[in-house]
Amino acid sequence: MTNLLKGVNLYLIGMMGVGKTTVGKLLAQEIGYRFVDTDEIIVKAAGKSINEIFTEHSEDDFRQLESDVLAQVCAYTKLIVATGGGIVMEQQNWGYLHHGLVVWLDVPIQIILERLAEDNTRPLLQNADPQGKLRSLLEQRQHKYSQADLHITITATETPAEIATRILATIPSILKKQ
Ligand SMILES: Nc1ncnc2c1ncn2[C@@H]1O[C@H](COP(=O)(O)OP(=O)(O)O)[C@@H](O)[C@H]1O
Ligand SMILES: O=C(O)C1=C[C@@H](OP(=O)(O)O)[C@@H](O)[C@H](O)C1
Ligand SMILES: [Mg+2]
Repeated sequence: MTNLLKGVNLYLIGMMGVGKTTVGKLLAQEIGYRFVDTDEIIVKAAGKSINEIFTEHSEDDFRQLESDVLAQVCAYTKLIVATGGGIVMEQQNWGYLHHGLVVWLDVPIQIILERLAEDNTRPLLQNADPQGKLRSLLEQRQHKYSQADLHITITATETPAEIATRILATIPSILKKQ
């Protein structure tokens, strides 16, 4: 697979909680790529959590950092890149994402809500109506996510390892198309 991809990066996109970080680590192990997570790089560079960046600065500042990090990451090859769910909204980010193969992990909102019920690290969901917020974000983002090279629809019972295996099995068919 490493050979087949010829060092091309894989970018994982999709809503928060779909498993970009979790599945990304497995994909990297499987094909001998390095794993990077744009959120993790931002947190290290800023010396602040994502919650702190949103509250002490602003979402706009976070989005600027996110675009800067993506631009830097794109200079490297053989990477699995887990992105933050909102990265797709800035059109110029697509210039970077399309340097590699873009994979959309798509999970029903009800499952995301269950997964993130006890999680307080996603500032956009720290409000009285996380379900409504997820619905409106998905509505704004869906047409952007659908620009991905590969759309992976995930069921409630599929494990991260099964999802990683399915992605790797599907990649040869999209490489042929390109
Ligand atoms: N296929 C899966 N099945 C069950 N739980 C999952 C699965 N993928 C991810 N999770 C869990 O969902 C939560 C969010 O996963 P994460 O990888 O952080 O998503 P993202 O990076 O897309 O926001 C974590 O607690 C993770 O363990
Ligand atoms: O969807 C979003 O706008 C966000 C998703 C988060 O990353 P994950 O998608 O990894 O949860 C993180 O970048 C930030 O909280 C904003
Ligand atoms: Mg993540």
